[in-house]
Amino acid sequence: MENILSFNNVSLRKGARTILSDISWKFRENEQWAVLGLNGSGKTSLLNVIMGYHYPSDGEVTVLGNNFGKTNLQELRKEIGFVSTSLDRFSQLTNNEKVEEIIVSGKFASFGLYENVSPMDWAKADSLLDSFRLSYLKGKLFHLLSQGEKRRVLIARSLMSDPKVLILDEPCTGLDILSREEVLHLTKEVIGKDRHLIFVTHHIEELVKEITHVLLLHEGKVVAAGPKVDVLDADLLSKTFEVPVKVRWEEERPWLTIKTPVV
Ligand SMILES: Nc1ncnc2c1ncn2[C@@H]1O[C@H](COP(=O)(O)OP(=O)(O)OP(=O)(O)O)[C@@H](O)[C@H]1O
Repeated sequence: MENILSFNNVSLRKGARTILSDISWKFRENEQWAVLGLNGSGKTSLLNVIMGYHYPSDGEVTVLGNNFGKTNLQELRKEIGFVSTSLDRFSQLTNNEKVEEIIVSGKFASFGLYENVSPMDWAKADSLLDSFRLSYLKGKLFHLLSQGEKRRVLIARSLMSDPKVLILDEPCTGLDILSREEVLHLTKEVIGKDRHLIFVTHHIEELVKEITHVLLLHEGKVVAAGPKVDVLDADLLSKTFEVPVKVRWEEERPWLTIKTPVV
């Protein structure tokens, strides 16, 4: 397979509003991508197009070699893991479920359904907890975990179905510095040969070194898309974030500073 994803001149309109405009993007095998942009720049809408929740008004999208409109979306979605901060709300919906039950439910892409869980599924959940050093949470009620622990459990959960594409939508939002680093550490570990990441964030310092490519979005348009070192350029980021910025690198990790105070 040549492309994990491809967008060819894709636009998305809702009523009179153009939300995504003429997006062209090629995500090839062995690349790992981050998507950066301000609030309202179109990141979530882009993800919704990938997941097939929004159908493009113009252009063509292919996901894992499947052309939208000619494919079974339910089947395709099983190949895509999706972890969003909006999943945090499931911590209120979950009915006293234990961490391992939350993990195993990832196989069914729904919470609270355990009728068809096989011994192999439980073993897999155990091994996911083990390999991500989350075994200490086994037996604990999910809704009582810290935000950082919940995020790590939800990332582990998304791997139950062995997705080829894993979307992490702002996984560090609302976390303290230590929890954020723990989630980023886990992110590094889940990136693999057969797993391709789309990491959505507002913060370039969350781009771990395993992320190879970056797409910058501004007002629904691509500012730049390509190798990380080329795209994390002061001018391109200043345009994306609407404020003059500087980029500095520390141990292959980028950091952003605002050039002139805005307030
Ligand atoms: N169904 C819709 N109808 C009209 N406008 C919409 C719709 N969905 C999104 N928008 C608008 O499109 C723009 C992009 O929204 P989107 O949620 O994709 O941005 P985002 O980059 O994910 O923002 P954030 O970082 O705040 O999550 C916003 O201005 C939003 O109000």
